[in-house]
Amino acid sequence: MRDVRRIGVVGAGVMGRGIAYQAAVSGFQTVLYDAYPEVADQAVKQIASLVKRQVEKGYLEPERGEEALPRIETADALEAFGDCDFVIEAVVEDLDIKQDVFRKLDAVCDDDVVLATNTSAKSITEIASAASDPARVCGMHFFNPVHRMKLVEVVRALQTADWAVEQTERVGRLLGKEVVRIQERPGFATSRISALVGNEAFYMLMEGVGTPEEIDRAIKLGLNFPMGPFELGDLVGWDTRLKVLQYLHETLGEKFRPCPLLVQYVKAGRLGRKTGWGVYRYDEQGRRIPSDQDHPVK
Ligand SMILES: NC(=O)c1ccc[n+]([C@@H]2O[C@H](COP(=O)([O-])OP(=O)(O)OC[C@H]3O[C@@H](n4cnc5c(N)ncnc54)[C@H](O)[C@@H]3O)[C@@H](O)[C@H]2O)c1
Repeated sequence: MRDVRRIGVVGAGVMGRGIAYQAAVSGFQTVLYDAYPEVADQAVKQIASLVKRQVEKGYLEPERGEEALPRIETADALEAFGDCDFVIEAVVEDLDIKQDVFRKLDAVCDDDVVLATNTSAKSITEIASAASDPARVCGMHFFNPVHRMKLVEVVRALQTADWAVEQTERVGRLLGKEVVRIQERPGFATSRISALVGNEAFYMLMEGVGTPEEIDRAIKLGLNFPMGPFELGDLVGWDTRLKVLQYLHETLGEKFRPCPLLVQYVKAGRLGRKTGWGVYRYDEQGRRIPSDQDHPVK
């Protein structure tokens, strides 16, 4: 199996920057590419402040933090991924865009390089079909925030070869994560449940069951969830959540029909922490700003 030293990350949004951070602090040379170069530059700055915070809080040894940053570089084209040993795609949840990325990666990367996708719910079989060698494409589903969440869901597509699944699991462990192996079905094991919970919470909000704070508190304290569904959705991004729900609605049926209020929030640009306002409002530092004026239920 190919020795992995250099990891390529495609997409420098919420997840791509988290994965790049994790790769760099785990000792890998890391190359980060985004279709918008300014996004990749901004990602590197955010990774630097995350390293600083993690060191200050004592979660990361100072030497490990210092060594991590120089390991990260940005690329201005996918051609720079030619010397990567393992690639993780984390671009927007859009099949055509993902297929285009895999077509290009397949052309520039060596044959024994796994091309992994961090899709939350799309068909890896369908993403892989864009590559001339689909056997090396595997699902590698990280969770947000990547540096804190322990799991990587390794998802096997119809075409994925055994060696690619094993290499993906190996890299997942080298990144400090626990891995579970899942056979591909829409939404895998995790997104299928979390999309349903987030959607149901929105239906509850629309019906006036309670305020978001009350619903979140009920789910956390009563069901022992670490985060409420609205807190989690604000972190994930409601646009990403909606795309997953639309796909699960298409593939798994009626129970995943996106709640109309959730759709409205996305149309209004209330995407969550990334826009400073989702179900809750946030200041520039990402702290929640109390407001009881924002919801259909007061
Ligand atoms: N947000 C989450 O909590 C979460 C969790 C697990 C998995 N995911 C999955 O990870 C992927 C990324 O999600 P995200 O939340 O980081 O989205 P995001 O919108 O924050 O980031 C996506 C990035 O991809 C870039 N991009 C778009 N087209 C590109 C291309 N052709 N080449 C390179 N970059 C391109 C965009 O500029 C953007 O910066 C999605 O498939 C999503 O379903 C998200």
